[in-house]
Amino acid sequence: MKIFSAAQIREADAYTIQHEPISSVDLMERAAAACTGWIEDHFPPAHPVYIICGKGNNGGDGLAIVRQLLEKGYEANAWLLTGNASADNLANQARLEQRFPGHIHPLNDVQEFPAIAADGIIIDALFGTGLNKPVEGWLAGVIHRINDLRTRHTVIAIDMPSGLQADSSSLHTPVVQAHYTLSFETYKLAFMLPENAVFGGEIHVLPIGLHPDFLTQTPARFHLTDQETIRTIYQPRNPFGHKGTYGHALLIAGSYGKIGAALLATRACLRAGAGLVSAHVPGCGYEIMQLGEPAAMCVTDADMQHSTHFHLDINEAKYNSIGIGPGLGTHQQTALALEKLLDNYPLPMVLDADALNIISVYPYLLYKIPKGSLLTPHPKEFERLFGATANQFERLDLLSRKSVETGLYILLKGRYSTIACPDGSLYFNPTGNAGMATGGSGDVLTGILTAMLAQGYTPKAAIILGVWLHGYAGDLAAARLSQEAMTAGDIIHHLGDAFLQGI
Ligand SMILES: NC(=O)C1=CN([C@@H]2O[C@H](COP(=O)(O)OP(=O)(O)OC[C@H]3O[C@@H](n4cnc5c(N)ncnc54)[C@H](O)[C@@H]3O)[C@@H](O)[C@H]2O)[C@@H](O)CC1
Ligand SMILES: [K+]
Repeated sequence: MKIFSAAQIREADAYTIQHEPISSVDLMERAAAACTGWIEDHFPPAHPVYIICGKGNNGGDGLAIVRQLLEKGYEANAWLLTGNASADNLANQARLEQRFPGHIHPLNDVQEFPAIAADGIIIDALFGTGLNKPVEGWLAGVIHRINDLRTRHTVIAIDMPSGLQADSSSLHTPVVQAHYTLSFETYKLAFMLPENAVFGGEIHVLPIGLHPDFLTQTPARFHLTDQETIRTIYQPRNPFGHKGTYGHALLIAGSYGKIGAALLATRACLRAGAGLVSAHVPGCGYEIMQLGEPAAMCVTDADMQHSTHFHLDINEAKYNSIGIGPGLGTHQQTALALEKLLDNYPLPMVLDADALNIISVYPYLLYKIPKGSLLTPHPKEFERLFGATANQFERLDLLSRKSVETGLYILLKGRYSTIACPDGSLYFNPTGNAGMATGGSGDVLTGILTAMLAQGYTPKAAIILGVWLHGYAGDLAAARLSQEAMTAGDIIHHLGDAFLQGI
């Protein structure tokens, strides 16, 4: 699913008006009806509704919602900013006044903000995608008033929580903290970034019938991965396939005290469909690996404690993919071996955890990584690799620039893990939950991604599909065990159901 910028959404609006064709006020009526329907489905008419309306089309939606709710028997009123209103806002003022006189109240100052009855619902229709700068002055006071009331009253934002900028950072500016956001047709970029997590609440994207030609033909830089995309990427197994068809994956992982990381990555790699899996571990890991995962092969390093010689007998004819990093340690000999591996192995590989930490100490190694490789830093690793930024929109830009510059796929892990592609596109992943913020879940992801590459998926397909499955398996694990009790091993146990249900 594409994520459009505020400017593209305005174009979609104009395109729909011209090509459906439909008048803009009728399109507003349709958008308002989608919200009214949602409110009806979730809150009975016993709740009085207070709709705070701006002067633009977001306020116009609010006015139309007041009229539609009154038609359905709700007690609804608008508090409207006075001054130069947009044409469709004026049209809806007139329609409301004509059909239900006396339901529009002026809002010129915070003092005029209504007293909210005990079971009252507040609807925020102050600003939507037309916000052009941070909200200041008494209007900021209105936003603070809504936020003060949110502990006692449900707050529903129309299209966007007011004050939130769709395509740039709103850090340290006043923004409504809604319980629900009813957003039109597409997710906004702002909803994807953790710095805005407190504003949107539960986000519901309501279709309002924007023209399908515009939606399909307009290129977008940002995407939210959905099941439809996953189904086009996924390749069912060939009934005539044999284990060679699905590749031989190698995991270089583990060090003394962290052999578990190698075991988790190896198990995940097998469960994600690799034909053959080998693990390279230091000598101390041999028995643990052989006993822990009999389906995998094990190669031991000359060193007992950490890996130092994994570059020696590795080539692309032997291994179709390599995943390196989980629990590896950052010993200098390991770093040297990593450099030699990067010099000798030409195929896309997966680099995570300590492999990334080594690269952040020797940044020139970044440019030795085979093109098309997958890097999977969490925010701290990302910062160590590429530096800090003032906000998460800047971080997104930095992420994308680094991917384009290096030709690598970079996954920034977190809620809505973000995949930056060398062609400049970015994909947000919706699956996964906070239960996955637990030791070892990154190791599992490394195993899954290495398996996807081994099976012949392109790097872009491998990372989009692998990240989706990892999150989906995590969601299934959390549903069964709770976010608190689930562990990284449970993500592996649920990979089978993720293939069966998530694709
Ligand atoms: N684009 C679409 O497809 C559709 C959009 N609709 C609605 O239209 C909205 C966009 O409408 P508009 O473009 O009129 O914009 P908004 O209504 O979001 O905001 C514009 C108004 O806010 C004022 N404003 C902007 N920034 C301000 C600031 N920092 N401080 C004080 N005032 C400020 C402007 O002067 C103007 O009055 C959407 O969010 C949505 O709610 C729907 O009606 C129907 C379809
Ligand atoms: K709003």
